[in-house]
Amino acid sequence: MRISGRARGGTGAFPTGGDPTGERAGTGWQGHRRPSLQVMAEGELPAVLILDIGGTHGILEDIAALLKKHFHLITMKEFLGNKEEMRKKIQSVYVFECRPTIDRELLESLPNLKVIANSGVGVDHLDLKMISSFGVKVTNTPHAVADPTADIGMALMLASARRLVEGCHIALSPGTKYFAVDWLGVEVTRATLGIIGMGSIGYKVAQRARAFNMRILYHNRNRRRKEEEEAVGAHYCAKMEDLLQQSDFVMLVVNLTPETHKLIGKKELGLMKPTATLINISRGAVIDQDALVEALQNKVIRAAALDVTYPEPLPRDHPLLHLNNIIITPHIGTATVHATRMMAEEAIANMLAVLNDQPIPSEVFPK
Ligand SMILES: O=C(O)C(=O)CO
Repeated sequence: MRISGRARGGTGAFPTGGDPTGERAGTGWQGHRRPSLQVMAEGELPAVLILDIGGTHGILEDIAALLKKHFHLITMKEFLGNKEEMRKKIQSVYVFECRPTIDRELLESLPNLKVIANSGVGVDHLDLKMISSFGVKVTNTPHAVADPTADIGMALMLASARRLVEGCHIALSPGTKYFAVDWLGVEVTRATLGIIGMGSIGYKVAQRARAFNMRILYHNRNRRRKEEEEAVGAHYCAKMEDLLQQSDFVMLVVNLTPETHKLIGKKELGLMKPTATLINISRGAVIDQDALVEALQNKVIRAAALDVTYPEPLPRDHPLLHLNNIIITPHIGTATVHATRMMAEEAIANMLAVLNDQPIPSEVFPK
């Protein structure tokens, strides 16, 4: 199994910048640029179509203000209400949250589209080959996401280890009878953390884990440079199995690809210690959820802490929602004011670079 860490593009963790996983591939639009059609009056800002999954968000005003400095914003509602007039103007699509997808029909209706700027690093919701066949580029925001997503990984690990959610319920319900001995947690300090996927986010997790004196193991398609390993005290496991067997906490930080789909199933869960905790900050489909339900029910592993599931959100009757050894958060890896703004800034830089025929800071290529 070949594994690579999430988040392409450089971060402060890797001095060379560029692609820290060294795995960019493909050539995208093969050099055949769409012709730059002059559909705008002089002085008019280029139009960007905003795609988000939930309508108006509190933060959107702030992001809209940033975008408006460079673009004429068109919401999906405006677009659908006046398609004929709008469609030729639109040169960029800004995918506000990293989940709405783009279908062939939308691409066919936007003849002058040049770039789809995803806010977020994961682009598994986009059909890159299909988009590329329209001569449209895709970009992402690897820099903005690395710190907050690593923070969520640590938060989930600590919360699960120390049973924070149960503790919170008890404290919020005065009078609840409880016996501390029934809900003792486990310690993170000096425990062994296995990071699967050592891209920029995985590396940021390792930097944080070092401050907890954790023993750090990692598994990744490409071994990190010696200096990078030494800087965080991480030990490479060429075989994922070795990492699974030794770790007290296993954190998944891989991109979702056909190779990582259901990477963790019954066999892998069976290799983990019965006292171990599985943390997922990558994509839900990296875990075989049926196998996870079984493993949690039968105490094959101690607990799981997930920021991502499949689907999102889980349906009310999903068995994962009815276990007491699990924590689930609603995909909030980048849900901070700062990260949302940074993602917008990164996306704007990407869109402007494409529209101005300049080097693109973070382009994603189809494999
Ligand atoms: O950046 C992404 O792709 C995320 O999912 C953040 O959690």
